[in-house]
Amino acid sequence: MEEKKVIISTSALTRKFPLAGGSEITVLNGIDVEIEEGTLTILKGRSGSGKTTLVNILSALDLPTEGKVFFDGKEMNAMSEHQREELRRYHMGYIFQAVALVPVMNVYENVEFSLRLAGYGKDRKERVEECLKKVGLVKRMYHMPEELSGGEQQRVAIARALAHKPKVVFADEPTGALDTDNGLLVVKLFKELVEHEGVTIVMTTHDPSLMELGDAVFEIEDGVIIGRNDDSLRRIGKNI
Ligand SMILES: Nc1ncnc2c1ncn2[C@@H]1O[C@H](COP(=O)(O)OP(=O)(O)OP(=O)(O)O)[C@@H](O)[C@H]1O
Repeated sequence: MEEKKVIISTSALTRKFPLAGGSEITVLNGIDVEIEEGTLTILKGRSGSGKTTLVNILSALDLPTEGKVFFDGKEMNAMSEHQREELRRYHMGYIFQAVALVPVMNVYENVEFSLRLAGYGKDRKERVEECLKKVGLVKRMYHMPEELSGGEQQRVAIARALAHKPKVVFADEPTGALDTDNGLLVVKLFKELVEHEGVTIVMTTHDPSLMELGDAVFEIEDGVIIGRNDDSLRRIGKNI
């Protein structure tokens, strides 16, 4: 199997938060992960294990207290706030558990709006249509979000996160508000997007039934990586 490029990595990453009374809580403790380009990478763990905290750091929304996080070989701590903002705006896409579509905009406008924010100048209409096609919602283009099911709304959010051609899309519990079938559809869609669009997707979940779809799975417990299941296991999986 060809070697893939590492797009994001961490080294002995620790995140502590101050607590009232002067003490602190260590939420992530010595995390080393590598995220390869063109993969669906799953961070799995129970509620409170530290998944969101880790995704926030990988996606340049937060910084580690100790240790390092690299995007494309550049250390995020060494970047200015402006550089991190550019990274978020142009190279990253975000999908959250609670779908946050703009309620007064139709499906088309929701996706187009995000392209504008990313400074995507020309051919916006074509790109919006292309992305809605990828998620199977071209026919619902002029519908309002409230007219769509939860699963459909999440698919619009996926189109929106992809539209500006980010290098990495982060999805924090994207299936959390969906039933099992819709949850599975979303993860299968991620898989297709990774295979056909070459995008990298990092998602968190506590649902064990979704694990096998990941190219790489990191299991986190109490802020520590306790298991990983990447290339070597993927090869075995494919041969069965
Ligand atoms: N700003 C903060 N201040 C103090 N503690 C925090 C802060 N952010 C997170 N924590 C604590 O860190 C732990 C991990 O939280 P995190 O949200 O990363 O977990 P999670 O695995 O994403 O959980 P869930 O699946 O429930 O979303 C929790 O115990 C949480 O209370």
